[in-house]
Amino acid sequence: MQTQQTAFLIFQSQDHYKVLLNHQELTATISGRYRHLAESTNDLPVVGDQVTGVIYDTDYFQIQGHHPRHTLIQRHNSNKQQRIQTLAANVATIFIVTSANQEFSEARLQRYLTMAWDSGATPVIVLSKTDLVSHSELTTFLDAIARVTFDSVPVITTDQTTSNVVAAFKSYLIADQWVTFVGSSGVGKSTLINQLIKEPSILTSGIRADDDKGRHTTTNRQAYQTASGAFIVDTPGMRELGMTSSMSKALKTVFTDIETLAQDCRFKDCQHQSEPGCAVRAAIDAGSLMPERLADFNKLAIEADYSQLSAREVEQAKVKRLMGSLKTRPTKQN
Ligand SMILES: Nc1nc2c(ncn2[C@@H]2O[C@H](COP(=O)(O)OP(=O)(O)OP(=O)(O)O)[C@@H](O)[C@H]2O)c(=O)[nH]1
Ligand SMILES: [Zn+2]
Repeated sequence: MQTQQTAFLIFQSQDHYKVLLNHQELTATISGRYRHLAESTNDLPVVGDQVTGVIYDTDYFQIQGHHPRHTLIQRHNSNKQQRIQTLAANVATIFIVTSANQEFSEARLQRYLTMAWDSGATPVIVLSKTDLVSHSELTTFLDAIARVTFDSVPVITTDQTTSNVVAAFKSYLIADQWVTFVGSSGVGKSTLINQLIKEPSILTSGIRADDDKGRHTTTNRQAYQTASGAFIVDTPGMRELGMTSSMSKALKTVFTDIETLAQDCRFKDCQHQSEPGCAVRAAIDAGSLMPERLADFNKLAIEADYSQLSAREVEQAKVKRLMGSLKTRPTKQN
């Protein structure tokens, strides 16, 4: 009998898997027994998993299971049968990249923070392209971030001339630990990843002459290793995440001000609309809570709730909301 070994899953695309075992990249397959079990429980291995298995035919790895996961990044998948898609496991740190220009949006930050907390990973905000703004504009952005996060999320600023990006990220890039970058297109994720990985220039193929946008060379890689031995996961779909129905709890971490106030609402399931004894609305009336905070919160809460509905159900829920029969949040229709 062969001894079982533990490897890192570094690539997954449909039935194709690759693992890293003792610094060696091996093509991997899944044992029939494990597949049978995992398929029925939607628990197939994903990038970042520590998989157990055996080597066969000298340089193949047969995956027979995975270790318990510390974190799990999932996203909503509207057009697939499987509405929730698992993207990566065991990511310790999620770098939320937002650029210091028109792209910056508090609402977007709230959304990414919710996703990060929901996954179990720790968020770190990266304010990129700070070379494009003045010192006072930069201060405004940093103030906005501090306000949104209650000063509880670390911020790294980067600009084109940051000579030592590696030093700025060093404390998060720990050997065998996984990190990832999320954020809108063009905020500079690839540029940063390229500076952090051992072999640069794998991701961006430079600037396109016609539209001035960074373009990617087609690549099959999904995990990159830094010189310090950390893994950066960059799987398709990771860069643009969507709210899922499970995120309501994480939403309360992002909106702790509303959550704290809501504890004093008369009704436990208060939607902070027109219910009597609503402490959240009282705070707005008293001027101690900005109405935008509640609006932002409601927007994401509704998005999370809608995510579990089919396209038809979403339309029905919207009509109902308009008719006022469902004042705030949709409910699942079976
Ligand atoms: N001025 C300035 N430009 C930058 C900086 N970082 C990246 N850029 C430029 O911004 C453009 C987009 O950068 P990318 O790294 O490709 O952005 P991305 O987030 O990976 O975008 P997607 O791959 O579409 O998700 C490129 O033209 C970069 O050269 C920066 O710090 N300052
Ligand atoms: Zn209330």
